[in-house]
Amino acid sequence: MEEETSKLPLPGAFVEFLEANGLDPWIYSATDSTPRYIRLKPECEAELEEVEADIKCKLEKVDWLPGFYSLPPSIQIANSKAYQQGKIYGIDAASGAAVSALNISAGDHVLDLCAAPGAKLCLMLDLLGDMGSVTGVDVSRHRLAACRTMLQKYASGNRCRLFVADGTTFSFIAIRVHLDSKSCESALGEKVERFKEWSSRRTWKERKKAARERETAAMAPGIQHPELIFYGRHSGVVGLSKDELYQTVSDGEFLSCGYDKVLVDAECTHDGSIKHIKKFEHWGWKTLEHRVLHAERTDSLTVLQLKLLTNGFRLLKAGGLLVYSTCSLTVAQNEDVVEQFLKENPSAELQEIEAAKSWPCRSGRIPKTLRFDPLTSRTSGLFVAKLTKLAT
Ligand SMILES: C[S@@+](CC[C@H](N)C(=O)[O-])C[C@H]1O[C@@H](n2cnc3c(N)ncnc32)[C@H](O)[C@@H]1O
Repeated sequence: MEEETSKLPLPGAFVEFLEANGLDPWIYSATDSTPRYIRLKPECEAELEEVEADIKCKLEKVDWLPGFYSLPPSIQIANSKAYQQGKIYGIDAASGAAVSALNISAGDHVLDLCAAPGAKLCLMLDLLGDMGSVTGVDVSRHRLAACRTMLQKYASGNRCRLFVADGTTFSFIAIRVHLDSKSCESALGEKVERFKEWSSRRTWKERKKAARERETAAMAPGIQHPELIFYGRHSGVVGLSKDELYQTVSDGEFLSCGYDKVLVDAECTHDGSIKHIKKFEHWGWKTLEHRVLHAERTDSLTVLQLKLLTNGFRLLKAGGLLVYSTCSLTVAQNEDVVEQFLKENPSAELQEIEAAKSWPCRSGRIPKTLRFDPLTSRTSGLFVAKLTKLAT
C-alpha cells in the first residue's frame, strides 16, 4: 500500500492524514483530469455560443445540475471577457449541489453563516429571484470584502447584506417587513439616523469614523460586535435605524421569525479540495502540516463546526431547512459532528435530499447524508447533510 500511494502526486503528510482518518488516498488518483466547473448567469444562458468562442472551449452541460457546465481543468477563464463582464463564475458542481439541496425559492430569507469568498452566496442570490433576502456572515473581514467585490462584479447584491461576525454567536433576524421608517425622530425627540442607499464611495470623515469604531471594538474585551460591510438596495436595510437593524429576539421567537433556509458551509481542513491542498506545494508542505493537518487544529475545528451548526439551527424557523457542508471528507468533521448535533437537538431531523437520486455521489456513513469525491463524482470532495427543524 505504502509503495502504491507513493505513486500518487500527494505530499506524504497528506497521505498520512488521509490514512489516519480512514480515507482511501486513491480517491485523488484522477484529480488531474477532474473537470473544472462554471455557472452561467441565468440571464446569459442565450449567450452560450459567444461564451464558448470567448474562452475557446466547448462547454459541456452538467445534466444533473441546471446552469452548470464543465470544462477541461487546463482552461483558464480569468482572462475571458465573459468572466470579466460577470457572465460566468467558477463554482464546483458539488458546491452547486449543496446549495441546490436547500431548495431555495423566491421570497426565502436565507442565511449563509460562513459565506466568504462567496461562490455559493452568488448562486443563492441567482436562485432567489425578485423577493426575499440573503444574509452573508463571515468572521474574516478580508475574505468577506472579497465576497462584496464579487457581488458588485456580478451585480448580484441587490437582496444581500454582509456582516463581519462570528457565526457561532450571530443573532440578527432577517428583515421580513419593512418597518415604518418614516419618522426620523425617536420617542425622545432625538434625530434618528437611517441607513441610506449603499455607496462604496465614503467620505474621508465616514471612513475615519468607521476605522475608529473598528479600533475601539477590537480593543474592547469580550464579544466582537457584528459589522455590516455591505447591503443591497432591496436587502431590507435601507431606511432602517441602527436599533432596528441590530435588534435581537429571544431563541423561542426564531421558531416563527427565523430564516427559511440556512447554509452552514463550515470551516474545515479542506482535504476534499485537492486544488487547495496543492497550493501548499508553493507555501511548503511543512506549512500544510502545521497549519492544517495537525491533530490539535482538527480537534478545535470539530468544536467550531458543532458550534456553527448549533447556532445556524437556532436561527432557523420551524419547518425551515438547513444544509451543513464541509469540503473535508473525514468522518470526524462530518458524520461525527452531525451525530453529536442530533443528540443535543431533539427538534432536528435529517432530511432525504430528493434531487440526489440523479447526482453522482455516495451515501455518507449516516443514511441521508452525501459524499462527493473526485473519483466517484468527478468534482471536488464535499460532505452534505440536510436538516429540518420540527415545530415543538
Ligand atoms: C469553507 S469556507 C466557506 C466557503 C463559502 N461558503 C463559499 O462558497 O465561498 C469557510 C469560511 O468560514 C469562515 N469562518 C471560520 N470561522 C468562522 C466563524 N466562527 N464564523 C463565521 N465564519 C467563520 C472562514 O473565514 C471561511 O471563509
